[in-house]
Amino acid sequence: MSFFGKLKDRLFTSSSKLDRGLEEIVEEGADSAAPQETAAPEPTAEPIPEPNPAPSAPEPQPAPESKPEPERRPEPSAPAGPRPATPDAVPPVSPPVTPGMPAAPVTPTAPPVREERDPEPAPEPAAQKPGLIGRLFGRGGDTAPRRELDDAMLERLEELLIQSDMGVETALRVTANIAEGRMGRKLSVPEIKDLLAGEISRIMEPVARPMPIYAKTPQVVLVVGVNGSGKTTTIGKLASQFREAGKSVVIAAGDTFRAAAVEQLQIWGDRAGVPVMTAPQGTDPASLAYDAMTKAQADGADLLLIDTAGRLQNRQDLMEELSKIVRVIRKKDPDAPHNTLLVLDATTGQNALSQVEIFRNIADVSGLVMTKLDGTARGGVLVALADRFGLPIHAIGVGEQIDDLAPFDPEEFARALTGAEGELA
Ligand SMILES: Nc1nc2c(ncn2[C@@H]2O[C@H](COP(=O)(O)OP(=O)(O)OP(=O)(O)O)[C@@H](O)[C@H]2O)c(=O)[nH]1
Repeated sequence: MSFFGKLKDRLFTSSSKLDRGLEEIVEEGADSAAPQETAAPEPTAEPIPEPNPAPSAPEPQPAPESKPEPERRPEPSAPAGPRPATPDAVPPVSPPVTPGMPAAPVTPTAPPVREERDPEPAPEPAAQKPGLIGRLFGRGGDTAPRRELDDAMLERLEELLIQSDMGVETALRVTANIAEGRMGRKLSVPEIKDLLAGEISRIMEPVARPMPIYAKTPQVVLVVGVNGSGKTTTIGKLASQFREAGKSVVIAAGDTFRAAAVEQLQIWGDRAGVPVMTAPQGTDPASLAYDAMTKAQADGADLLLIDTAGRLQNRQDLMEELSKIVRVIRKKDPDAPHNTLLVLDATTGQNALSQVEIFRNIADVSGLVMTKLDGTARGGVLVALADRFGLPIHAIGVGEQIDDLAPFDPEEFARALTGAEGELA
């Protein structure tokens, strides 16, 4: 299945929640099944309410210490050889850029995730398929129930978006934009989905940036995040994708306090065919990071991925641990780390927002990876994150397998989240 198909399939929990909510909203106020024939009235001059501040998010909860071992995948038959560039094989990275330069923008060519879309269904006969304008303004001739967009409906939409973890401010902004110029118009569920997806895609567009790859090597990528957010899994997936893209990679198992975390990383390293530097339990993570940096330089590695502990229970200790790692690797390369990736677990919903606040204070976060978007109804939190922080979103995880990590594509995400199928407004 193409990644887009997979994403759509796996974000079903989020989109079906929105779907049900939208059906309810439209049905409760639907006046008739007939399409709107008359021209829409002028938009009301009512001011759009100022967004209220978002409620403060609860403290992040540490994940349980135990974690199930990810399913083993068969080893690829020719791990070192070049393999055709399938969408799943393309790492969420951008081409080399000079250190210190801003991250390269998303490549202008359509990302491969789009190229492998499931075949489009045969086009409907013209008479049944209204144009975009027709669908948006209710003159399409279809018989879907419609509801006139008024303040009550907007309020219901806001509630629905807030329930989808989009956050209060973002939900208000999205609905205000949808309302602009459309008050009094009769909208059907598919039309609202297209409008929502358009707004979400617009919010996400500026943050959809692959992780930049620098010409100078080894490029040091520090991976931070609370325990259980998916750091180990993400490092394994990234290592595998970088390797398949022809890069040599070294992993440092920097959470030296938990033997299980080191073991897990070794399993992922084996799977990806990448060496994992470990140290006896209780070793200073900074010392391991230094040794790993030495090895990466000696081996001429392209990338060094450093796992870190995620114990937020003692924030001060964690902050000191992370800054010591940074201090030590800077003795080897003053520009390191070149990227600090914060891994966030989508199932924590609004909690992800407070994790960004915390980690931005204790580490110089340069980009985000959102994991576990599969099977959660809380995918909307990614929209809130983009809207609030504007940090680049490099990749998303939608499963536990090695290839379940993809570059972040705003339009595909918006469609998958809302279940929109038409053209985005
Ligand atoms: N469904 C799903 N599960 C994921 C995803 N990413 C990670 N996981 C699972 O989440 C659990 C925790 O992932 P880890 O990678 O071990 O998390 P961690 O942040 O390294 O955790 P610690 O080692 O405790 O610090 C594991 O069971 C993973 O298989 C994802 O995208 N989707």
